[in-house]
Amino acid sequence: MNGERMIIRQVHVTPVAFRDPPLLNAAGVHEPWALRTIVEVVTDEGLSGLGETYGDLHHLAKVRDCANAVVGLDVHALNEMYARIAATVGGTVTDLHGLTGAATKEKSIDRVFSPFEVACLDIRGKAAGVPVSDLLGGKVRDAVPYSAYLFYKWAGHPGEEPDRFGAALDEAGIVQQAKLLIDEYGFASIKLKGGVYPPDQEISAIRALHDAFPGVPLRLDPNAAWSVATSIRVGRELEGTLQYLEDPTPGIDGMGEVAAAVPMPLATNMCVVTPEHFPPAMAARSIGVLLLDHHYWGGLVRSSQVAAMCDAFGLSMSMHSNSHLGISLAAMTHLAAATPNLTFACDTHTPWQDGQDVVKPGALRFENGAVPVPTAPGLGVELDRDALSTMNEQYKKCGITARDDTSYMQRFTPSFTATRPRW
Ligand SMILES: O=C([O-])C(=O)C[C@H](O)[C@@H](O)C(=O)[O-]
Ligand SMILES: [Mg+2]
Repeated sequence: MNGERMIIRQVHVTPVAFRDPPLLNAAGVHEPWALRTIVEVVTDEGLSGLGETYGDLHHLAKVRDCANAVVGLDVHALNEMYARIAATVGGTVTDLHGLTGAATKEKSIDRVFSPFEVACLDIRGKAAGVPVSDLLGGKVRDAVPYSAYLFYKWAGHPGEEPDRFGAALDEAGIVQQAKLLIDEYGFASIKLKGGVYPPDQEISAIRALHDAFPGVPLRLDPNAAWSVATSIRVGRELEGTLQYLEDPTPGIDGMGEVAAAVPMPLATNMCVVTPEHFPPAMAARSIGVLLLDHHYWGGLVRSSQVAAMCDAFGLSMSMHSNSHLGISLAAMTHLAAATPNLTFACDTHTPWQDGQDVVKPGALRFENGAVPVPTAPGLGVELDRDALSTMNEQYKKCGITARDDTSYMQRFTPSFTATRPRW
């Protein structure tokens, strides 16, 4: 195949749904089904590559439009692909849950481009006989550490049997959940999703985790549920317990005020989510840690460029996650492995998917809280077509077309509002 073009002949776009537990956050609560879109790019040589992205209907429609726009391109022509996708995407798409920051036109393009780019890198890795991490500069670590991602949660979805994780509605429940995830996965860092209960309850939960897991790095992420004053108070009270505090308050300026007054670095996946946010955030000294996410930073190569920007500005790095499947986990692992300055354990929702996947088992596993970087060519994962078709049927039947944690919460607590800041 050396020197030959690899022309995209077909793109298959398949929305899928999988069971998701009732995880609580500042926006509300996760619905019983999480949505994703699986993108499979097929070349004239018969090679195929995989990408995974959000499943919300507005986004899915744009991905479908762009699938037609990329047919005929060479899998190396990513600049041309980006231009075609930019021309096709049209208006901005906003997340209903608002947990990944402001939507901009550029971010919408990056979000749509990402699964196509990942699929092309998968193909290029397969054609060259090398893993995707080699295409990103080569791995600097053999396994990528992830953190135990704790959520306050109900025992089960209303009207259903409790799930195997059980309830976590107070600090004892949170510590028990941490033990379960650490026993099963071996995680060596812990993140608590906050913004659910009044801040003093979440301070108590962090202190309980600190006592139960001495020396284990902890993070708290209330998704901008607190005012500047509350964030400063909480940050000061948690001195000595947190590795970083993630998105305590909305906006670049608010984060800058908090950052100047608390002892720990602030991290974000909300106030710096597209390149145009970098200059004002650096001027306001809003953050010390950027959570990379190739799903909205425009794929793996553009994410590497963001990492270089973080290096230049002296920012540390971690990685953000939404509910996802194995194609995303593989892509995240290759990217993190090939990003030298991504030194904090990454977020993943994998435990909450509890074995459901569209990729065949075996290629991805957790060892001591870390995923060994796949060494097979490309992403190193193989599509399970039966699972894909089952999950596509689930998508058609589940009745959900866009993630909306707030409306789901309001079914059970009509007075709930997702106002940020709330406290
Ligand atoms: O770090 C974050 O902000 C997230 O992971 C956002 C997610 O949407 C998370 O809050 C969730 O799944 O509820
Ligand atoms: Mg966050």
